[in-house]
Amino acid sequence: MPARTGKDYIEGLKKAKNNVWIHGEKVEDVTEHPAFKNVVNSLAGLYDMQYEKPEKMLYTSPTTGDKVGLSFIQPKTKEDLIRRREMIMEWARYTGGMMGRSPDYLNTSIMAFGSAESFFAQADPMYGKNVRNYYEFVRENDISLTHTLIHPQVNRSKIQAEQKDPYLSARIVEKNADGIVIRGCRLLATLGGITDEIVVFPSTINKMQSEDDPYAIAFAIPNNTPGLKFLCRESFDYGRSQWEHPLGARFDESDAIVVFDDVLVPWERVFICENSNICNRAYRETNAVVHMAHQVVAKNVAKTEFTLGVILSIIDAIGIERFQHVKEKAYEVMSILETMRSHLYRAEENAQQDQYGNMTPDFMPLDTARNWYPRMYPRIVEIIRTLGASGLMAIPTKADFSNEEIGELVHRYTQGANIDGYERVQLFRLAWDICISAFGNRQVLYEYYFFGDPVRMSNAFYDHYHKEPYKEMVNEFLKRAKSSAPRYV
Ligand SMILES: Cc1cc2nc3c(=O)[nH]c(=O)nc-3n(C[C@H](O)[C@H](O)[C@H](O)COP(=O)(O)OP(=O)(O)OC[C@H]3O[C@@H](n4cnc5c(N)ncnc54)[C@H](O)[C@@H]3O)c2cc1C
Repeated sequence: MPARTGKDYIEGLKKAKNNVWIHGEKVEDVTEHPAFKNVVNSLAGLYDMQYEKPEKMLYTSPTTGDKVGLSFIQPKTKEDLIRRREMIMEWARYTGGMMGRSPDYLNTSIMAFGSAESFFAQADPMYGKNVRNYYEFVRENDISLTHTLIHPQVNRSKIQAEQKDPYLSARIVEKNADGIVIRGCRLLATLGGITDEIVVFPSTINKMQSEDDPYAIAFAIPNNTPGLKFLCRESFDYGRSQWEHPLGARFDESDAIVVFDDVLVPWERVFICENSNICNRAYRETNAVVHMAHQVVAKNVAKTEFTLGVILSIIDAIGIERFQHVKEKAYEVMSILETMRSHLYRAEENAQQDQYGNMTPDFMPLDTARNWYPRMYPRIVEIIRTLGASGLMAIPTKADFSNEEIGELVHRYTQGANIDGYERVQLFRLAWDICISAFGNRQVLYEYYFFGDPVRMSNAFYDHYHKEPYKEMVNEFLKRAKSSAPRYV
């Protein structure tokens, strides 16, 4: 089946009737529900774009000859990586980088897992075949995915096997002829109820011990599998117009707690079974983390372009360009953008073929960028807040502008240096949705934690860093000193 359109995606969700809960109620149809319909339409817009720009968004499937989404490509050359990045940036620019889990994010990881059949086959050849078949199934049917990596936040000082209730975190309760039965919970499925399937994998960062083997699992199942429930957080789409809530009314992806109420996962969908050793190595040794990081850094370049545009528009709108600290703050964001671009291009330039035959970006610049940006995004948001100042609160609604008595006043007193009141308020409402609203604050939390806890990630970065050359350099330098050690040394 060729790549999907937005209509195909929406029809798929209507038919699937995923078990989704929000605000204490079960959702009958996510495509019509006020908490989800706008983001569903945004995702549909991404799928439609595949046919608006097919030369940029699609490639020919190696197995069926159909045109399929380019984020599924197994890159064989550096040109393939660049084409994939350009496709990723098309989607990211459409959302201003505000949809962190657009389908390309997980598509790149499933591609890497699917290519690494031999890695999963270490435990049993069946798992290798399963993951390979799953990649092809997802690619050929343009399946939208959510994922859950982490255990519920109960007592982080204890491993899962030591928690007061062994069934808090999702684990195997039974293995039978048909598959494995899963009971418990996982966090935190962004796009949970509004995608076709869920991929359950271990965390990229939190390593497991053998006592946690019952929790050491990886599999994928349809989101309407019996016993699977998505418990969504309150919506940050308050049903206002896109003029008033430019981001919240379009891109609130929704995050869900996922409950597995004795869910049967058929054997053909199991990728890792009770094997913490394989879980701990999965992301790094399949290079899934590298391909995901390539998507993430490209998305964050688009996000920084967008937020820089907002900053520059604010500067023009209220005539603050002549102030030194204003230029300095805009420069900060410009340098973040240029640094992120450099990481991205270096990763592509130094790409090499991996053992699975995929052209794989250089991980070091991507790892640097994915560790650094979570610390930079809050700064970008702070700069928007600092430059926007009271303008972020002087944001009348559309109804105020339309009111006979006060409309004229609002229009007059919200005007900017070279922009009328209506346009200025629209711009500042966008800035507000980045730096003040619930949507905007979720983005800050999301960017901080999206790949894992930055503290543990930075420690992993330190541990993997090739440190010896630098210590050796200093050692050599010290040795060059023309003085001999005192006799007592
Ligand atoms: C908006 C948003 C969307 C998300 N979407 C997804 C998604 O789609 N799929 C998904 O799988 N996950 C998702 N996540 C979850 C994300 O992967 C986690 O937030 C991240 O891995 C950190 O884990 P945690 O939130 O459980 O924090 P915790 O591990 O509970 O950490 C809480 C605090 O305790 C400290 N801490 C805890 N344990 C340790 C330790 N062992 N060593 C040092 N410090 C420790 C941390 O530094 C942190 O400050 C999302 C998170 C957010 C905020």
